[in-house]
Amino acid sequence: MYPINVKSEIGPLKKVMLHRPGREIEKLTPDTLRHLLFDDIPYLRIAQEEHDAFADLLRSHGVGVVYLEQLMAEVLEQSDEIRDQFLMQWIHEAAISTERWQQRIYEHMLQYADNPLELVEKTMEGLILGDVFFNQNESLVDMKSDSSKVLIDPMPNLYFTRDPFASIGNGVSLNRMYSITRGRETIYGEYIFRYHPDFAGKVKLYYDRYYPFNIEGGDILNLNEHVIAVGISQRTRAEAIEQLAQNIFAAPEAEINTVLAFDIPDSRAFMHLDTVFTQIDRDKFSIHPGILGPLVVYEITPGDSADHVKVKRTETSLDVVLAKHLGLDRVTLIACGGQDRIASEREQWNDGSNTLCIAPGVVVVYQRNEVTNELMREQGITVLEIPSAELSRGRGGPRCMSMPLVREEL
Ligand SMILES: NC(=[NH2+])NCCC[C@H](N)C(=O)O
Repeated sequence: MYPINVKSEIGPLKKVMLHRPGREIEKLTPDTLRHLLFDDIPYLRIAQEEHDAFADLLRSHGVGVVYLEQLMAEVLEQSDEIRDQFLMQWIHEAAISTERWQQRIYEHMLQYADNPLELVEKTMEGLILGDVFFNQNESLVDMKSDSSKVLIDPMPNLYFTRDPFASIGNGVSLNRMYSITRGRETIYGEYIFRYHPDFAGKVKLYYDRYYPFNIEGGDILNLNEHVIAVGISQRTRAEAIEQLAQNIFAAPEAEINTVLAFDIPDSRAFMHLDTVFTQIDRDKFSIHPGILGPLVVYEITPGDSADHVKVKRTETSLDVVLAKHLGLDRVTLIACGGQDRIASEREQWNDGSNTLCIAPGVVVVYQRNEVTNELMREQGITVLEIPSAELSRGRGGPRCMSMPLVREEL
């Protein structure tokens, strides 16, 4: 049994990784929102209640839920060397460059060493100067400094576990993120895949966070065991897709022989492919009507040698491409917000088409997108709603908030 097995977007979900939003959310301030990729400050207590409702709903449908923070705590329990290596990497990647401050922060963090879960949560939450300011008279710089100054940024986007890495078949794409603020989230993935006893040595990396070009999990969709779709978007560059395709085609175990690159407009509302389009049944997709019309799709297939791929540009409509690659006569696209342009823009902004499919025709969605949810029900979809007043402020829905690790094969 592989620890990762994801060969579709719709196969019954058996195991998923989440992150329960924590104190990192309370580090958001009006001045840092834009830089940290939020549009507003969620009320943490309610966000946690909503998130717990999400996890409970998944468990009650037979899905095993594991938490990123828990897996990472288990990694740190492996040895003091791993813990120290992780802490130093976390400090370096936060651009703490002087040795004196590296040492101070390291020593500060060691006080949580007996409780690895708390230590992990502290790394997610970040640090302000006052946290580590143990000798106020050490230097003029210390005495002049404002104790609320941020030393290490929080990682408030961690509850969107879909993005820092993406399951593909029995492997993962460990992503190079588009923004500096999300770049450090992938450290957790690196350590979990390298050192966690459930994963170490059992997961092939199809992309690595040290590659130069950005790609994020919200852009990667597993259409079936042979085909994946990847968005060329604000977050994902064409170069990264080509590299990912080469690595997958070169891997003897990978069954994938086609990577479809979908060119979607570069905008915040459409930041990832999964904000405009997700699969909800064998032949049904929820979609933001804003991307309908001719769509440029590049079909990437293996080339003559390992470092070469073939690329074919097609200009067609989305339903035709999907039907062709899924081997169906036709597919149904359900428009987010229906024919009402205002409803569709409003509900897309609140992730109405960002559904998490947990079995063919069964989806988890945000309750607030009433128009879209009703349209899906009319098409025979089982729609399971979760409360979403606070979680939605981070601009991600149930698909973004979950990373499937195991789906039953269809
Ligand atoms: N897969 C997704 N659609 N993720 C949404 C991520 C939202 C997050 N605030 C960001 O800007 O990165």
